Amino acid sequence: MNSESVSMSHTAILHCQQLGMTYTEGPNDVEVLRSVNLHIEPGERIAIVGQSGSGKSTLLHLLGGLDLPTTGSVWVNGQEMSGLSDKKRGLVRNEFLGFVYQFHHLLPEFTALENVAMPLLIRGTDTAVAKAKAAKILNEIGLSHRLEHRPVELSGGERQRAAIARALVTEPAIVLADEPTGNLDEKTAQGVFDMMMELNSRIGTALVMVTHDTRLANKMDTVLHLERGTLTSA
Ligand SMILES: Nc1ncnc2c1ncn2[C@@H]1O[C@H](COP(=O)(O)OP(=O)(O)OP(=O)(O)O)[C@@H](O)[C@H]1O
Repeated sequence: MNSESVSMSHTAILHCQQLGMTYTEGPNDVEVLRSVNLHIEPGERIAIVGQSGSGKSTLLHLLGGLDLPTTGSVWVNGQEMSGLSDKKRGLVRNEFLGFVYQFHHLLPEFTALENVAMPLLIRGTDTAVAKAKAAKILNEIGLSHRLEHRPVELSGGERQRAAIARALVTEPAIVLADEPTGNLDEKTAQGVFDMMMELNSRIGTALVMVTHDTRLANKMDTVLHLERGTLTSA
């Protein structure tokens, strides 16, 4: 870790130090990440690029507190994620993070509207307000005609858009997005990207986006390359 990230860490909305991840399932240990240091300021826009299998999804999961690292620490708004109970970690995620996964993770028994309203309901938002906000963002993302559909009744791209709406509906401090536009046609992908950028410029949401799309990556402030378990400036 460099001294700069130590001295600046008090302003970070999210930062990690000496992050390492080794998978121990199967016959061989697989060291995917070692000594990753990252420091994300409010409103900062970062793209993470790297070859398939280089550990980008693993890193995003660790940054979002969805998995815990083998070594090192992640802080979200000053709270060290490994030190929290599962429940408290879930609350920190709900309060500060929006997560767009490669797989949509929508709840199958709920409609698109209910899925998108869910993070607001977990925060204690009034049901009518939550549903109105969910309907508004689903409308913006081109799904006004699919509010009452369950995930199984949506196309792959529609499911992905509903999942993106769910990540953005709380207007989080940070969006962690794993190939958010990967399954979408060019026009829809641009619309989704524009929505993330709009949140960034309107309320200062920090964006951390894993992408293979160099055109989108180059629109971020910083492009970082994940290679041999560490991040370097691309
Ligand atoms: N749960 C797990 N158990 C064991 N190994 C894993 C697990 N999850 C990921 N890996 C391994 O970790 C490495 C990095 O995987 P990861 O999904 O983070 O890469 P990625 O850069 O996101 O790849 P892609 O661009 O193809 O999505 C891979 O070699 C993968 O096989």
